[in-house]
Amino acid sequence: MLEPSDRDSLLATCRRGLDQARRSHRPVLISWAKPVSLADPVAIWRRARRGTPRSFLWQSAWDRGSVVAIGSARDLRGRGENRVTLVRDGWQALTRDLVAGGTEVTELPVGEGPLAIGGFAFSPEDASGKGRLPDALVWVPALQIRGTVPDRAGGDRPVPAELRLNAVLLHDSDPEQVTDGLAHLAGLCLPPETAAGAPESAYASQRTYSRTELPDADHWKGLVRRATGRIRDGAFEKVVLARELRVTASSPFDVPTAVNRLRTAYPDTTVFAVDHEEYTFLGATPEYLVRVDGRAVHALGLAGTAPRGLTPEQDAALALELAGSAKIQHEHDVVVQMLRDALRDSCVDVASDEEPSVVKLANVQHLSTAVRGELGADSTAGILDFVDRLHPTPALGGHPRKESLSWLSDNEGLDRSWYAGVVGWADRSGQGQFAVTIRSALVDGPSASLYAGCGIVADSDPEAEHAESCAKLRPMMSALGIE
Ligand SMILES: C=C(O[C@@H]1C=C(C(=O)O)C=C[C@H]1O)C(=O)O
Repeated sequence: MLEPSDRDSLLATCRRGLDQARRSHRPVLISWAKPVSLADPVAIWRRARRGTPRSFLWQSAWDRGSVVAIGSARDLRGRGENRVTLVRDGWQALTRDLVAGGTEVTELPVGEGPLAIGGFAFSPEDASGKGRLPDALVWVPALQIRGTVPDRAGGDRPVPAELRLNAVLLHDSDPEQVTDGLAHLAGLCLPPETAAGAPESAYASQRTYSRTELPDADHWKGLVRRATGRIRDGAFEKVVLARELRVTASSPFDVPTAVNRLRTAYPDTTVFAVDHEEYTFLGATPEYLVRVDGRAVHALGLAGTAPRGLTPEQDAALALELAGSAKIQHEHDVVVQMLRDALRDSCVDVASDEEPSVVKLANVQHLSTAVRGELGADSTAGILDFVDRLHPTPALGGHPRKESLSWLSDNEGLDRSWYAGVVGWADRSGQGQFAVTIRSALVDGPSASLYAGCGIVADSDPEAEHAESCAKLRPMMSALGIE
């Protein structure tokens, strides 16, 4: 609940917003902040998401930052090829005359003030008109709570966080009504629950499932063969071929429980969930597309996969093989080179690790190369400009981009929807984080679409690629309780 003095301060901010909207004849974004303590972002999200068709959860592996967002103050629209720049323009226009109130918290990880959160489907054509998630869904949340992810070793001691309430005031808005609506949302979230998560639902063990592979295994392996043939013909160098596992269960999936399982089993990944009407898109990704922190721009080349070994010796041997394979090195280099080139447009001092490192997750290990740059002195590029330029990288699409994507749209036969897209957030100064949405699923009540893809190069082996895709499906399968 908000204290009476908080309510007065919020109301005063709304009134200032109204005055400004009347003077400027434009919608005005108000954003009011208050320090709070945060025990567990997932526990808050689990409770508050029930009251709204739109919510967002983010727990970053990269800086331990968390975001919980409930409701929408305003949607930022974008469709088609220019969806990212349309969203960026809408966001810039909306924040130009921001009216701020309350007390902001300055010691948060990267980012400040109200956020634009959400994501983009893999391709602008993919999701449009198919009745699932739109090709761009980015919004300014009515309520956001940002903090660091509490340290489990510290016994879930609450950490400092910022509660922020956002609204758009029009010339005829009623500030009392806006204040009441926001205070109600704050009541759904405060005081934060201290429990690390509600108990898991008991029905999971009694659930039955039917599964469909899209396409079936033989057909998919045939597609791998077809892709390697085209690559040998010189049509392109690499393509990332994906497949879908569609599962229908006898009862609805428990999404917050899935999120809790993901963050426990995959602690080095960024866990995200987007609720939009009846859909939830969630996942635990090891890959960021881009992060902007002050003037520093970070991108990640993550491509090249090996299984985990059953013993430490076998695991180390597989890692060595991964790092020493010329085929995988090529698959990886294509990604790193593209990232470096794309950053050079607006950054100086673009650099990357000399040698890729091996990143180990519970299910697979990957080759990883971090790429960094510093925004040039006169660059005005922000995170959404980098999203626009970088997505999709050859880690999710292919190389060269045009030829590989065109082959994919003719051959893959999949609605990737938000799989292999991006999810994240931007602040108004252009800082933020966007993750690549792999190891993810789209859930609609008792139905779930799980996705996995593999980078295919000239000498890829269909059997090995299929096995790799199975390993990549595992995190979401166990999180959703599909065994
Ligand atoms: C496409 C996926 O993963 C991508 C493909 C990889 C590969 O081919 O080695 C590795 C990491 C990711 O960039 C996926 O998990 O679905």
